[in-house]
Amino acid sequence: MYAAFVKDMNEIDKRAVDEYKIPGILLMENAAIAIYRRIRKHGFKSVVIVCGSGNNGGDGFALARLLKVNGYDVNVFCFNDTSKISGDAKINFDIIISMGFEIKNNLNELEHKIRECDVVVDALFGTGFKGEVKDIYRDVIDCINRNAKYIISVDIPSGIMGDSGEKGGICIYAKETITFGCLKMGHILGDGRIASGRVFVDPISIPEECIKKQNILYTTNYGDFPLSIIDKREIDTNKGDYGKVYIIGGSFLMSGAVILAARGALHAGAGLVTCVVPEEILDRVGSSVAETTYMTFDRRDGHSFISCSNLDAIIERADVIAAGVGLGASQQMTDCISYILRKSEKPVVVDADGINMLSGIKDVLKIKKCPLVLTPHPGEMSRLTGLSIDYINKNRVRVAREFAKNYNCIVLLKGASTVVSDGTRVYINTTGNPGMASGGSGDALTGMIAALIGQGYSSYDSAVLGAYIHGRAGDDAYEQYGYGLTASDIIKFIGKYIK
Ligand SMILES: NC(=O)C1=CN([C@@H]2O[C@H](COP(=O)(O)OP(=O)(O)OC[C@H]3O[C@@H](n4cnc5c(N)ncnc54)[C@H](O)[C@@H]3O)[C@@H](O)[C@H]2O)[C@H](O)CC1
Ligand SMILES: [K+]
Repeated sequence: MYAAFVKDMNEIDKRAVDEYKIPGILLMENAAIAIYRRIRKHGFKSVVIVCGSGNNGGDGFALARLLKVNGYDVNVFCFNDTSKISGDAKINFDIIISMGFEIKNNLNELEHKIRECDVVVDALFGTGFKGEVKDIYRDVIDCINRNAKYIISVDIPSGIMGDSGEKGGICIYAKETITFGCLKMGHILGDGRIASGRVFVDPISIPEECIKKQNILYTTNYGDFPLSIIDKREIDTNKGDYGKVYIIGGSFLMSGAVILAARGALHAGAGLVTCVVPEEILDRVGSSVAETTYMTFDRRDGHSFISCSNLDAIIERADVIAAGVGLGASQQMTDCISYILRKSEKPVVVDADGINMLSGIKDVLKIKKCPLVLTPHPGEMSRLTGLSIDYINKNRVRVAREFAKNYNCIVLLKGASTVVSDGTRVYINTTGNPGMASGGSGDALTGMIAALIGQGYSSYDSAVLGAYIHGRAGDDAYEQYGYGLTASDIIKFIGKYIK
């Protein structure tokens, strides 16, 4: 499913009117009908509509008319200067005035009516909202959130920024949102992901072709589309057909990471997994994962490293190399990662300390020969880019896409809505839950992505599929273990999606 920036949606809107000759007032009418249908489906009888002065408010005015003529109890509130209402919104505003509607604007009365009604329709701010919610609007949103039994937001919860999902100080927390044309980024990023509740997309008679012409490259997982990427397995196959994954990782104090990555790879369908680890943890790792084979680091003057001959052997044998999980940062390991990126033409996945070490040798990214997936969390992305974590979290799509484009790699930027980009396309994943924010979860994901690449999926598809299945498995683990779920619990549920 597409996810659009506000600019895209406005251009689609304009194309619908200019090229497809669909009058804006008809789009507004269809928007109102879409909300009306949801109210009717719920069996609500009394409705309070809170309208703003833009077209979001216009949708609300049109809805008031539809409800009134169909016998619903409707109260309309507008706290703006109604003389400022214009365009299609004004047409619908004038109609309901002529129908005898009293447009209310008293906060105490709003609280009273909300407490009495079945549902509040939030038509205050739509995609035109910017900045902070101020003055009376703060009180209005707070009043709705505190008193409403059920809230339906028109297009986007008021107070949520359409492009980032960030709230402007305060926002409506809706049970459901009916949006028009296609999902907006604000529905699946930041606060907007929670504030939107269940999101319904209504075409409001905008033709699919009109949307496709926008060439929106941002997709999300509404529905199960990523699973459609998975190929069915042939009967007459063997482990060699499902990829040789080499995982370079682990250190004396962080041996679990490479164990979890190996298990993540195996449960994601890898044919063969080899862990390349420091000798001092070989017993620990070896006794934890029976299905893998091992190579050990070289050691000189008390330092672990991997000799060029061993690195050449790994590059020769592997179908895909994952590096960095639990590795610890050192000059020796930085040299190893640099060597692999300069020499390997096989796909590589770099995570954790591997990313931190890359931050000091970014030039190698410009001369690398291999397809590369980076899986940073915002802290690692900050070290890689020099941008602040706050800026990264507010510009997740832009930061991931620009870095991927500048360094010709795939970036999987972890977080509540993981963003995957190859510099052009963007996928935003909304599976998963806060229980997954625990040690080892990312290590398992690294192993999964490497395993999928090893099975022949492109690096981009493997990152998308890995993020999606990792989140679904995390949601399954939550159902069984609550927020006490661990990375090992997530791993238990991966395999059922690989079929
Ligand atoms: N195809 C479609 O997507 C359709 C969308 N429709 C609806 O139109 C709105 C977008 O309308 P627009 O007038 O551009 O924006 P708003 O209604 O959100 O107007 C906002 C309103 O509020 C003012 N404002 C903005 N920020 C603030 C702030 N921080 N504090 C106070 N006031 C603010 C701004 O000046 C505007 O006046 C879309 O969401 C849909 O609901 C069409 O109706 C159908 C087709
Ligand atoms: K709204």
